[in-house]
Amino acid sequence: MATPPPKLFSFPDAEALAQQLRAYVLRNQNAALARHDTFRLAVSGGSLPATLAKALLAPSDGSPEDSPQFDKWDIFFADERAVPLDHEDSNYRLLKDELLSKIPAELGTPTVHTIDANHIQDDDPQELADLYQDELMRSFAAKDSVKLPVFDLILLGCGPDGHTCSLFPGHELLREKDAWVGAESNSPKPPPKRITLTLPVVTHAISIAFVATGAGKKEILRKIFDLEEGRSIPSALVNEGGGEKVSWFTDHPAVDGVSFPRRGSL
Ligand SMILES: O=C(O)[C@H](O)[C@@H](O)[C@H](O)[C@H](O)COP(=O)(O)O
Repeated sequence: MATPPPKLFSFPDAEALAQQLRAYVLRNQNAALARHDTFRLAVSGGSLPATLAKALLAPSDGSPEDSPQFDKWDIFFADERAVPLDHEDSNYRLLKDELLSKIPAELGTPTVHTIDANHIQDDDPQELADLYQDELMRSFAAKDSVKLPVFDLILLGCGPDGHTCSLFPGHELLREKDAWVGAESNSPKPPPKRITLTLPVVTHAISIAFVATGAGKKEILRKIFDLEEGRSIPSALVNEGGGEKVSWFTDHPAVDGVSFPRRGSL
């Protein structure tokens, strides 16, 4: 039986998108807390941290369903650049500036899992990737040895070439089957040295969401959702592996005139 396809949501503006993204993230939070009293999520860089901040820092309606419980969040990075944590290219710094530093104390403080800053100068980012994998192992497999970590939620962006995390088109990392975290030494987009979650980890998550907005995304979205043309595009591989666990949060300019297999309703 064919796997049901990803869901696509399209909103008229950033406000409407942020409102529904908030509801989606908090639904995932509440389900995760009910399962294991912690919410483990991975986030990307790009415009995502700002959108997430818009969503999560909005006033709550006061109900338990609509309340972020940041004390119970374990935040990881879907990908990270091999730069100091206070560098302007650091995804950690971006998240900190956009979201973490603005969370009111009464909402709690998330635990944030950064890369090991002692290894950012290494010529080969493999050690950095291995250490981040160890960090995941400590967090996900404290007692049992698990084959793959199961994130409660992974929040992704999509580049104009269809890359997601630091998984770029045509790169051999797309074929990685065993490692949880991969190293990229020569990224086509600067900075060149990065680490990234691998495809098996991304598609193993309970929920996976892309946020892609603006007319500049239209052409790549058309290709990603074209089953023939999109086949080898990294974001399309997430769609294929994740199926109905994947949701796309877009705005009207990003999908104007593009047809999709399944439009969702929230
Ligand atoms: O490391 C990177 O190269 C960027 O972080 C990148 O992966 C980004 O997430 C996408 O290009 C989407 O960017 P936007 O969210 O800004 O569209």
